[in-house]
Amino acid sequence: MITWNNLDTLDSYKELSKASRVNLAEVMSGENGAERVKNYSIPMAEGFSYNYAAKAVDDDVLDALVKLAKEAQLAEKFKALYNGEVVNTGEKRLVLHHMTRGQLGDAVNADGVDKRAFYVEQQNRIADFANKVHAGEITNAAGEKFTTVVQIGIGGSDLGPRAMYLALENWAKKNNTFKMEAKFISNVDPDDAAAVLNSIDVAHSIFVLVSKSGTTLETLTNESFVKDALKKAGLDASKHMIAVTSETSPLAKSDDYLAAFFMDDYIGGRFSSTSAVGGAVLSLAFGPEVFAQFLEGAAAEDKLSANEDVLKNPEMLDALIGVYERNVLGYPCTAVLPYSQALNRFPAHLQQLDMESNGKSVNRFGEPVSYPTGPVIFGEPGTNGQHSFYQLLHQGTDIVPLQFVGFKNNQIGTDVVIQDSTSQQKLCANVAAQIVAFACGKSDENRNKNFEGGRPSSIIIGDQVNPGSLGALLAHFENKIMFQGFLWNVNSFDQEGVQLGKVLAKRVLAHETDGALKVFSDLLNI
Ligand SMILES: O=P(O)(O)OC[C@H]1O[C@](O)(CO)[C@@H](O)[C@@H]1O
Repeated sequence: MITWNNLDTLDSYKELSKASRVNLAEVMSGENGAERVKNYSIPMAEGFSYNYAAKAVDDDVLDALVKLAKEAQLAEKFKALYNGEVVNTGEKRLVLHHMTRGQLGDAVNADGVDKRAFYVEQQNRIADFANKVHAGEITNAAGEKFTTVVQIGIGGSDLGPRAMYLALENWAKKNNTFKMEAKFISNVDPDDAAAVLNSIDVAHSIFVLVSKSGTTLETLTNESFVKDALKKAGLDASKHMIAVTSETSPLAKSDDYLAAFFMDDYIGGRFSSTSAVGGAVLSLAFGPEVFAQFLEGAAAEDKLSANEDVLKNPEMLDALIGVYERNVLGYPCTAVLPYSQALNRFPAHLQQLDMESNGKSVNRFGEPVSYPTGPVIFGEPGTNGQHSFYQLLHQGTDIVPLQFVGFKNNQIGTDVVIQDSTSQQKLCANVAAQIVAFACGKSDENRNKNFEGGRPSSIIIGDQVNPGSLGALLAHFENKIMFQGFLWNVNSFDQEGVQLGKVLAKRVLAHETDGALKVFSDLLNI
């Protein structure tokens, strides 16, 4: 029997709050630190490991976290979710994104269909379509091959697929699976669409309109913007566009598209990278086999997330440590710092994934909670971030927990030895150095040069960013965020907080404004 209780009502949470604080600088120094790095590590899928040696936890804190996981029924709640319970209470929906990449539990029937079969069917339809485009069986009106794919979408219909595309672009080129260049139009700023359109040959481009709801202002505006450009180029837009949407959306049955592929209401936009939303652009860009490998990596990590043993479940432990940092230690932010240029836009995707999911002030029953929930998430790839905001991370007045991601190998393989080390070695040396610098600090009589240390971090270490590892990494963060939502007792799968601004913007455009809204409208010349 599952019970959904607020975090602060749980006995194990009260016990956790009383656990003695760990002196991170002390425990990470010398031989003790070396032992921690060896022991505080959990294997993940695709050759990754999650290392939490530099987090401010010890065996007592970990014991308390294990008890918290049990009392909060994290494993049972995940099981209920993947077995098709209505976990998205706000919208009264199932939450099935795991099913786009595997079947973790029971078959789930909804809307009269087996949902796993539905997602696989969409993947197969996309694969077939992509193969025909690559083979020149689906072409433009002149019978010429499409060379570029342009995704039009915003939020979850943009950030995840864009981050995944960028992560695999160089890998695919190196591994001869690069089929088509992809571009993305998201912002309603006309300069976004115009710049993309100026950079491509529209006659050889296929546009993927992605909108789960089929009603998003920015996306529909950009669709019209693109159609206008196609018309001006003398092209039939319906021969250049496909749609990815839910079967119930206004786009689903339109003749405006060459083909339509479907997700459904049980896949949240920000959790849709492994559905048709990511599937269409990634299969067109890299081929369906690459997309399938990406799904396999995610499915393998999902399996680990289902493990009841917290110390063998990287996502559950990561979530628990995050809640300890947020609610007991009182840290307001978390930075995600991938030491990989391929993961350039991964933090941007995680910003939506995490903050749109857990940025809530009421629990899943709509009652206010009296404790902090989701932290502010931000990040940049290393080493670039080091030369930007790391000053605050090292010496600022707030402690910001850090999530590093590092890889032993790069993607392209070109590297040069300069002053006895390769660039890849320099990259990896920096991430190792940062972890220890943050944790241990360095005392200096000059206070300006003093580093307190005690700044916690974890690192996920992998071999290389490739389709499988990228899938596993994505699933890690999706599942961590889900477990944190369970702990905070919030509904991580709705996003009512984005509605008010949309309603007011519509009023501005309809000139139905007064007060401050009217003055701002005038100032902005609307
Ligand atoms: O895919 P859609 O329905 O166009 O929505 C796009 C995005 O807009 C949001 O609803 C936020 O406004 C996100 O949750 C979603 O990912």
